[in-house]
Amino acid sequence: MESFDSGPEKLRPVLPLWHGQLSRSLPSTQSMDSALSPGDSTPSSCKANQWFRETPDTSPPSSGTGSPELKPEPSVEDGSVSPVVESIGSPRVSCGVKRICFVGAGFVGGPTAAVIAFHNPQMVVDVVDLNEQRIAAWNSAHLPIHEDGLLKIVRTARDGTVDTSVSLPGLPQPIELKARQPNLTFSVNVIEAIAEADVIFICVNTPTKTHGLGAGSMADVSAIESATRTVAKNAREGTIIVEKSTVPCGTARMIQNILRYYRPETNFEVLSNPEFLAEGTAVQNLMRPDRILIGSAQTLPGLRAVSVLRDIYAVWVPAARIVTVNTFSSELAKLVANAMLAQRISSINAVSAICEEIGLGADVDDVSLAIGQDARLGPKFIQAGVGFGGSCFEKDILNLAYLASELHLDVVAEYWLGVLRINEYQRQRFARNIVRELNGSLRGKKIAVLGFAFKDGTNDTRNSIAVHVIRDLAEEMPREIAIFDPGCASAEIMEEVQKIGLSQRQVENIKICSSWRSCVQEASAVCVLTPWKQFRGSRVGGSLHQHHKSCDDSLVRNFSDASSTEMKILDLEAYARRNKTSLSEDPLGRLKPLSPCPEACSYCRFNLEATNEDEMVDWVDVVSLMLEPRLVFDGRNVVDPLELQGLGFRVRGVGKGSWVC
Ligand SMILES: NC(=O)c1ccc[n+]([C@@H]2O[C@H](COP(=O)([O-])OP(=O)(O)OC[C@H]3O[C@@H](n4cnc5c(N)ncnc54)[C@H](O)[C@@H]3O)[C@@H](O)[C@H]2O)c1
Ligand SMILES: O=c1ccn([C@@H]2O[C@H](COP(=O)(O)OP(=O)(O)O[C@H]3O[C@H](CO)[C@@H](O)[C@H](O)[C@H]3O)[C@@H](O)[C@H]2O)c(=O)[nH]1
Repeated sequence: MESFDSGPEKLRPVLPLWHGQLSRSLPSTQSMDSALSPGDSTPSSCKANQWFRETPDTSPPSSGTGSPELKPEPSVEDGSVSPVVESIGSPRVSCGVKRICFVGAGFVGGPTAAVIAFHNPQMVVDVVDLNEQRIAAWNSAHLPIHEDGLLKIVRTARDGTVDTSVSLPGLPQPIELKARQPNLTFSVNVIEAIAEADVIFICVNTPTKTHGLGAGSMADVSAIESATRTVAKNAREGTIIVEKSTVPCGTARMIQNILRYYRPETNFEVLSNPEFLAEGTAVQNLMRPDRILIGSAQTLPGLRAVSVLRDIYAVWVPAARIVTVNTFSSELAKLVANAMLAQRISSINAVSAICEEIGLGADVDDVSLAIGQDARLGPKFIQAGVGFGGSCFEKDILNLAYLASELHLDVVAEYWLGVLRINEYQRQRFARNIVRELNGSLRGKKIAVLGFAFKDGTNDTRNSIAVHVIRDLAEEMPREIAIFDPGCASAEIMEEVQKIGLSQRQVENIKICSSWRSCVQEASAVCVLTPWKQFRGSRVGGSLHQHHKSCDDSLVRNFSDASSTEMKILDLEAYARRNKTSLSEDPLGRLKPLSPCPEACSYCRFNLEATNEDEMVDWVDVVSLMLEPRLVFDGRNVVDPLELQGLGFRVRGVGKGSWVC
């Protein structure tokens, strides 16, 4: 494994120090680039990488004005269109790129690399990380990230597939699918992978700084710096560097500066290509993104690099969804997207407080329903709850507010910080309500917490709201806080609990349960903190497969062996499922069997011990397990309060006014 030295001091940090130059009037990227590389209109990279010579300069300067208009399309969810329809037709073959490297095998790097490799079988995608354990998991049957559909995508690209002859009802003849060679690797060979790559995606973590200048608000870009130095020392001339991580505005320029310091004679184009996937729906978001945003220098080499990256995505993403802008706009747009999504949640949560206090029966879910019908507002991200968690929203709002305050825009910074203040207020209010309703004291009482992940569908526990609520409850010294989450391993939960800063005694009173039954047993109150469908008490929700329900069967019948792409094969799989030949994840039998785990595999052991993760909470059983008066604090408004009331619970949802009891 490689170790990274610390780079030239004078190069860092680019942020926030550059703000002095940029504040008030940001120069155009055009002028910045010419200032950085005078007369560099034909970079040396053109000589090194084939596609630079061969790609015609057809890229529009910025899709802000020049690209096809993004028209609202019928959605797959409403069943009016099949994603496959878009993919039929001659697939675009990516220009010349043979090898891609992803630096950082985390929540973004791993799934994004897997989906790119899945759709581009002619390219090799190497994913590298410093974390050996994480890499070992990516190479095993137990991926480090739990996302619906991810294992199948990874297995297809990482392990390859077998020759398959597919006979399906309604098809005139069998379809022969050729075996696919493996084209996705996971390793700690950072230097080798970087040295061989034509395109490098930097997907390392950018948390909020915890010490020094800007602690608590500024983004820590040291992992980006470190990865860039390794790239600078080892990448081939002309390699395109793609900034995938969420970063402060100006980071692409910092990357460019580091590259120029180490390789003054070499041109590397740096693109911004922020990721918008949400955890829990990562595969769905990557397979059918709302948009792919690419920011570049508005120079000829910059636009040529855009064209290369665009072609990697264009294999499965419709052209109108690939948006190109300048680098700074792209970096800023990522922060603004998250800030505005979070702002919607805080807005509805502020309304939920009014609903609870007004005492007239106003219900925040009714308000959401009513305002969501307004096409200008839309129904998404107005679900009131105990607040937003996760590794992104808070950090990115802090990042945006920090930028504003560095630019002396204090009122703007305050505006965005207000979104975080409401979020904190909401979760504190929730914890306070629990204590109040239990007569102001939790001593001697057991509190059951259902849900620990920051949202459903993921095992990510970073900055989960549950952590904050549990800390507030632990302050009251309850007899026990029992936690159950159907998606998280106990070790993952405990690791996060250890970070809250509780005393040894408080930690001892926290128990991680492997079933909801043991969690609620003898509890005085149950709090629902993650909206897992299992907590609703009835079978609802869908899976990735359902998105292919409405595909056009005639397209399948005209399937040609020769032109099969993964998108078309997905269609064929959907057809097979619909015709009930097989309901499995691999209905055509293309996947190779997984290698067996070693006997001591801790994941296999955990799965044996754990409850069936899809098991629904049976609220009828909960009645007999809990202590009276059976309080349920629903922080995600997932249970049906009237149904539970009928069973003998007292239910308090968010923004629901008084008790349902
Ligand atoms: N998690 C999300 O849903 C999400 C979505 C969109 C964007 N983002 C952004 O993407 C970036 C990555 O997020 P994440 O959630 O994947 O983080 P993560 O912590 O899960 O993964 C980052 C990985 O990078 C590795 N790493 C750090 N420095 C390295 C180096 N020098 N060389 C090789 N590997 C290195 C770490 O070991 C880690 O495995 C962040 O900027 C984040 O804000 C995250
Ligand atoms: O109406 C809503 C929607 C979400 N949430 C909560 O908000 C948090 C974040 O949810 P979500 O945005 O779905 O998940 P993330 O994985 O954090 O995704 C966000 O952050 C990513 C990282 O930058 C971006 O890529 C995504 O586009 C952006 O949605 C979770 O705690 C949710 O429970 C609500 O309380 N109410």
